[in-house]
Amino acid sequence: MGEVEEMLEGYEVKREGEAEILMLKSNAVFFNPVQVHNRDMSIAVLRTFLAKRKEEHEEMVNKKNKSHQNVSQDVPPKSDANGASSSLDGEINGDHGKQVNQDADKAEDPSTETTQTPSWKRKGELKAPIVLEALAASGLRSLRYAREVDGLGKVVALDNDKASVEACKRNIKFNGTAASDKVEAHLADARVYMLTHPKEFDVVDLDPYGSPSIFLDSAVQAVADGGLLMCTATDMAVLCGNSGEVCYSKYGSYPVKGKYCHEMALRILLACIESHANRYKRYIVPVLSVFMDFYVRVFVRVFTSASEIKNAPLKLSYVYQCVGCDSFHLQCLGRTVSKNNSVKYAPGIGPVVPQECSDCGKRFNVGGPIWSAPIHDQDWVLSTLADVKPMKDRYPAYNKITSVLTTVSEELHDVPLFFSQHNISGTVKCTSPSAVVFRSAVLNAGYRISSTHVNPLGLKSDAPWDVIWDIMRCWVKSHPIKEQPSDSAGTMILSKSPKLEANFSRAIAALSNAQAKKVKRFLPNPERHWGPKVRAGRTITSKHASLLGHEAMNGVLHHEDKPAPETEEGASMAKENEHAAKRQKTSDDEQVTEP
Ligand SMILES: C[S@@+](CC[C@H](N)C(=O)[O-])C[C@H]1O[C@@H](n2cnc3c(N)ncnc32)[C@H](O)[C@@H]1O
Ligand SMILES: [Zn+2]
Repeated sequence: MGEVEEMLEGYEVKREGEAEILMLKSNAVFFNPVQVHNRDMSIAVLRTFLAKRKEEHEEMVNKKNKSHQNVSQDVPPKSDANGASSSLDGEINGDHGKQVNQDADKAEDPSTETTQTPSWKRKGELKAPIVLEALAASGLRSLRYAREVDGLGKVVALDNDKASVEACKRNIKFNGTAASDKVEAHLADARVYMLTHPKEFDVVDLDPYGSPSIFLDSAVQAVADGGLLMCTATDMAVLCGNSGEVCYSKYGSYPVKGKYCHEMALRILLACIESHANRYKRYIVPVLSVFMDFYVRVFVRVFTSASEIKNAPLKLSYVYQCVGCDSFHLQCLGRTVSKNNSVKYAPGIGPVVPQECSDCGKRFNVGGPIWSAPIHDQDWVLSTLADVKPMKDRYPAYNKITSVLTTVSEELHDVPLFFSQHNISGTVKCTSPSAVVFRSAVLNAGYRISSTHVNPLGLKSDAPWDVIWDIMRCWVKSHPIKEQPSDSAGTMILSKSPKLEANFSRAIAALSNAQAKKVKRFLPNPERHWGPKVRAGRTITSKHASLLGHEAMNGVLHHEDKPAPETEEGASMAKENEHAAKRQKTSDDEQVTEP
């Protein structure tokens, strides 16, 4: 038997992108094929990161060269306290450890501005970036990064499970020298490894079972300045408010139940990463944050700056969610006060809402704090989309990632959370205006409105709630409803006369570019029995029915095989989201009962 045949015995070969892995039929090492969306999106963002990093470096070199030319005309080159020249002939990577000590020293002195600048901007030669996949399982993701992303340096794949590391090593070998020259696998607890390698990785990837919360503190320390942290959370039931107290214990934030819960999940995760980063005088800049299939995934850059972290409370808010109607309001944690050219930091002024909802008279639940600054960088989103488009054959999940990036690119980035058009119609118990009619009324009233990638029925708008309800009051005038109980939220809302005369005539911008061009914005589910997978090594029994879904166990999971038409996609996707959240609940229980 040849070496390859020997290697293949007892295994199945799975191919994804340009990587192939050997899978034991016994489910001994974790592998979830529907996570191809997650891996493809990560490859796309990684490519953008490399391009941006190069651009930033070139900009820096040009700037330095110019200032050097100016300086060298009159003054000799300066040396620092250690006698080192401040010229650009330094080196990159490899000394991140030294860098952290310098940063720490500087950071001790509050008067000193630390490194807001990416590590590669501070040195001469641009070295190939180093990636850490902290929770690698079979190594498929690391192998794809190494084989598919041009210009990467080393990829370090970690796992604390012996069988996974053995599988990973086998897979590295199986993928030939293109992989073995770059990827190395280690048996290690990711937390210890990351803590002992501060600022050493240009990219850190966290893709855990369930919650990433226990890895965040060490992960934010392992990323180089200006580097990229990519992080998945699949514990959607927790993040979406099924057990708020568990979410608080894991993420330090209280979720409230609302149609926006999947976006809130993203914002809770971002707030949590920021809070860990702030402990080390670091802060995050989100470049892309997505809810896909059954999980959230965020891509954030990490920088160090003692002065920038003072702005952290300005990027966080509590959420007041009315229990009677759909109204929600954000309360920022902090504010700045400018006086005589100086800026002072102060706590936010609250509450931003009265004791009782001014729309329906009911009380509020308070959630958060959530990240309320933008969750995407539009420039990164558009660059990533533009880069993906000509490479259709290189992304197995091309349709999914382009549809998500398209919807993300059309979101109002400065409007946190959203409401559901069907819900607000449900609250006043009327037939829903069509999306175009409703969007037109908001635009005609002088406000902005957009869709959201997390929910086909979701609408983001900077219109205040009294304007939204006025539009519905006007709509109900021409679309009368049956009498409702006198104490219902809808009755309370409709008992007031509208101050605004809504104009429902079609506004030019009522459809987004993608809608107007009929570009697919939401896709059906990835496969029949999609969703989270049980931990590696477990035999699937009836106990897992609740995790995988009873329908999946019986093989009769109902889902759309064909993409839903634009008008129906909302309803079917919204249902699926709810199913996914329910399935997730047991996924979390599963984590807790792990022996
Ligand atoms: C969901 S799987 C990773 C899947 C992989 N990223 C992919 O794309 O196929 C999570 C992995 O994390 C590993 N893991 C859990 N806790 C860990 C820890 N403290 N340190 C290192 N690995 C850990 C598990 O053994 C498991 O293989
Ligand atoms: Zn209300």
